[in-house]
Amino acid sequence: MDLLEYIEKIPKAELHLHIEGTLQPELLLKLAKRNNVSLPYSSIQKIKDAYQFQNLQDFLDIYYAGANVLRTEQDFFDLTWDYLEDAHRQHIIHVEIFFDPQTHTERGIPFSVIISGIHKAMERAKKNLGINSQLILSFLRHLPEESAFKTWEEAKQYKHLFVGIGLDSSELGNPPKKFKNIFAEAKKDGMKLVAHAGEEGPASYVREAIDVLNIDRIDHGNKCLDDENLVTEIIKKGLALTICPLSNIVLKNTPCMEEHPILKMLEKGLKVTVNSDDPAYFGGNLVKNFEAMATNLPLTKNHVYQLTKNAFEASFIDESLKEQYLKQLDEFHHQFA
Ligand code: HPA
Ligand SMILES: [Zn+2]
Repeated sequence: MDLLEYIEKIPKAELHLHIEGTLQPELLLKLAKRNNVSLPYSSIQKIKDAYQFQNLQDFLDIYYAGANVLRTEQDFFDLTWDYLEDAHRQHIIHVEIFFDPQTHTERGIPFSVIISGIHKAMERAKKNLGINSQLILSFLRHLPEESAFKTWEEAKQYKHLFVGIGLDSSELGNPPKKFKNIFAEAKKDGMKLVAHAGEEGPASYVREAIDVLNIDRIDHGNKCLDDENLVTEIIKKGLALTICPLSNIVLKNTPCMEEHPILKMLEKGLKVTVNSDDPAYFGGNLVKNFEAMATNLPLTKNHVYQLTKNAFEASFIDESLKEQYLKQLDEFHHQFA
């Protein structure tokens, strides 16, 4: 089995995936029509042409505009189901999905509509495709902490449907400490904690997410490399990082894939994983991320195995299921390495 086939077929976990970022241009147009929402684009090509970003904010502006076509439970179901079908084609067997409720509740969409549509698709994927999935409720960091508290008050009645909370959106100027109280509150409510940190923001934001928010896993975290002591601490604590290679290139946080530090991070002993972030906007799904690494970096099957193993180990799955998945992964590797 060659490297590309190994990449495609290895049983995978994805830990950093925004469901709103899986909205493919085809579904965007379909939902705009279905809900009578006018779009500034008349064709799939025009949409794709608009996906040129200089930084995170450029992307976020288009991502929130796209999310405006999501109105009904069926829309959220279709969005999630589309992703889960693609995940199945990629041999993803476990995924932890971010959703941004404030992006929708701020437009008047009830929380119940969002969560029901997404959850029904996840249930169907479990039954029909054998995909295990969990939800992480992500707060928008450009909004005040009070808005996160208001959202949490409403979300709590559904807390059996998610495993943790996260923090995303515009990083610069919105440091982790802004959300200290809501993270402490969610922890008391039994949530796992993750936060985007060190994507565009400095290494000090990564440190703050660890020390002030007490996160269980770091989303992105690339900028930790600017602080050797921080790298040592992250390794010592065994905190995993969800790295998103294509996202880093498209948002210009890394100049090109040949210069992506992911393998260097792995060699240093950081527990790094590979993820697609917003696959509809950043040029491809999880398999495409691995393929881009295979084309531009000295990637081996052993690297792919280690990165995948890290993802299962860093996942929030129950220990017994985790062991089962790790065994499945080991069997695959021993057979096809
Ligand atoms: O990559 C991201 N970074 C920050 N916020 C986001 N919201 C969706 N994707 C992202
Ligand atoms: Zn992200």
